[in-house]
Amino acid sequence: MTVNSAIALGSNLGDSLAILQGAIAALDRHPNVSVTRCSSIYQTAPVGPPQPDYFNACALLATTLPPEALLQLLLAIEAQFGRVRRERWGARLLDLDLLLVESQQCQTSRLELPHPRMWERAFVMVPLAEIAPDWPHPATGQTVAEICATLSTDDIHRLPDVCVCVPPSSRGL
Ligand SMILES: Nc1ncnc2c1ncn2[C@@H]1O[C@H](COP(=O)(O)OP(=O)(O)OP(=O)(O)O)[C@@H](O)[C@H]1O
Ligand SMILES: Nc1nc2c(c(=O)[nH]1)N=C(CO)CN2
Repeated sequence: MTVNSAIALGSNLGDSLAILQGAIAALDRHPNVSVTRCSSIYQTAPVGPPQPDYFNACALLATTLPPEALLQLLLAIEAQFGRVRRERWGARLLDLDLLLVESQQCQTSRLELPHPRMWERAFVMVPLAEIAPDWPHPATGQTVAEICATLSTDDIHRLPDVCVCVPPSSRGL
């Protein structure tokens, strides 16, 4: 069965734009994953310890993978791009978070859905509202756009001329 999921991407070390684009291309190459929509890329002030600005984006996926397998794929792609886990919320080459899988809710030691901190993070909600404004919060029914409108977006700047999308030519279209 194919399900729709939303993911967040972030990078604040290395060639961040190339890393975000490479991560989306790697996901789209997986035989059980299709990238259906990508947001713009945003330059965002860091939340957490002092560190460089981030580049953030969100994408929608259609996949036949169960959520745990999709999370493992995201962690494998992070590792492929050289991510080393150091301090919590510290600088990183690539961070991939699984935000939403349809309206599923789960809380295990390995996976929480929806992602528990997504709703208060403008660096997640602004790109997500661009591509999935009507997606309802699985518990409250409030939409992504409604929740996003309650957040301060002062430190979130859309980059006008770049995106993370997989070019149609690389999909054989
Ligand atoms: N929805 C989820 N998406 C991504 N990771 C999750 C999720 N739920 C639980 N995890 C677990 O969280 C672990 C730590 O994730 P990570 O190191 O990316 O945290 P972080 O990015 O520093 O902080 P945050 O979780 O606040 O974004 C992962 O190994 C994963 O098992
Ligand atoms: N602006 C911004 N700040 C962050 C980010 C991020 O992606 N963007 N990720 C973090 C770790 O999850 C910690 N802080």
